[in-house]
Amino acid sequence: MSTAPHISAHKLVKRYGDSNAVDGIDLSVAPGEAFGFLGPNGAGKSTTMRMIGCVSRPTGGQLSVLGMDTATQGPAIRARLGVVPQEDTLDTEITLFDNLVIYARYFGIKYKVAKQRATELLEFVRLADRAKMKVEELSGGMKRRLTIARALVNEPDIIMLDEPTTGLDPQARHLVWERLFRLKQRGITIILTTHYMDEAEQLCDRLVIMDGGRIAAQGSPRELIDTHVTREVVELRFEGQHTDELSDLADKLDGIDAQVEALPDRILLYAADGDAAVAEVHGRAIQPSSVLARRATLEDVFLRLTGRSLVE
Ligand SMILES: Nc1ncnc2c1ncn2[C@@H]1O[C@H](COP(=O)(O)OP(=O)(O)OP(=O)(O)O)[C@@H](O)[C@H]1O
Repeated sequence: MSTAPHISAHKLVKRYGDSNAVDGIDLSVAPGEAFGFLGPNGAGKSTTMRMIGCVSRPTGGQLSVLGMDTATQGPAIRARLGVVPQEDTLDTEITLFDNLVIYARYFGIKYKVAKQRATELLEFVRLADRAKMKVEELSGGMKRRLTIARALVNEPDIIMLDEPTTGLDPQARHLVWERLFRLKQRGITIILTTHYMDEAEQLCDRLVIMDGGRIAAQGSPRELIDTHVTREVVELRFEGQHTDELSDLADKLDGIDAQVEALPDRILLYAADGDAAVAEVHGRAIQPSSVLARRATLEDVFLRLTGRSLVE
């Protein structure tokens, strides 16, 4: 397999009116990689995806997909992409099977081949037993899986998913993740946007954290955590304390051997040695009502980088 990047962006910009939705980003996605865009609403994730999908033209910079320039080779690129949009765009009044066959026909795939692929793909997304049902009878999770099947009808080199599990219940999310793991094993390049840090941690080999159109950090989930926070985080809660009292308390912890972050409902300590940090807290005559040590997540990375929570 070629090692040339499947996606390469250099100083990529998308401007709307007076502001840059995407503000000069650089990134590179290798073949077979699962690559994520993590960030809060309005960070520029979907805008970046639309440019990669050749449905929105960059205002500035370079963007190549599968070695082709998105500015001049959009149709050839789109033929080799599978797209799972944020909103389901399935035809709800026809069967699951017909949805796939009709979509395959848009790509000029012969009817016989289209039917065979539809059968295989319904099997792959675990919907074979519902092939003859109308889409309107499906749950949200099943529709998502069908949309993933639809994105695969043209046997794409890259599958792009915009918030693949937003709005799904935990069980439905796990079923989607499990199918995406299987795709990953098959070697397809996956790019996805999400504002769920657990989704990014589960699925992505590498990711960028976006904020305000820029890349705040990039790396594997583990690298991001190791670089920007400590592996362990201690959460201190104080019953009955208000936000401003918590920030006063956080000020009193100045100088302890930990990075201290005051949130509206708790104080976080990022420390190499959590127990020692808690001892220092007690040493300053501060008594939290609860102390919880937990593993650091990408949410913590985002918080450290931006001072804000991913989920507003
Ligand atoms: N067609 C458009 N016209 C004008 N502004 C736009 C357009 N599309 C996006 N924007 C703006 O660009 C910024 C980035 O939006 P984008 O949808 O890329 O963010 P996102 O990270 O995908 O967020 P979300 O999680 O809400 O999808 C936002 O401020 C948004 O309002």
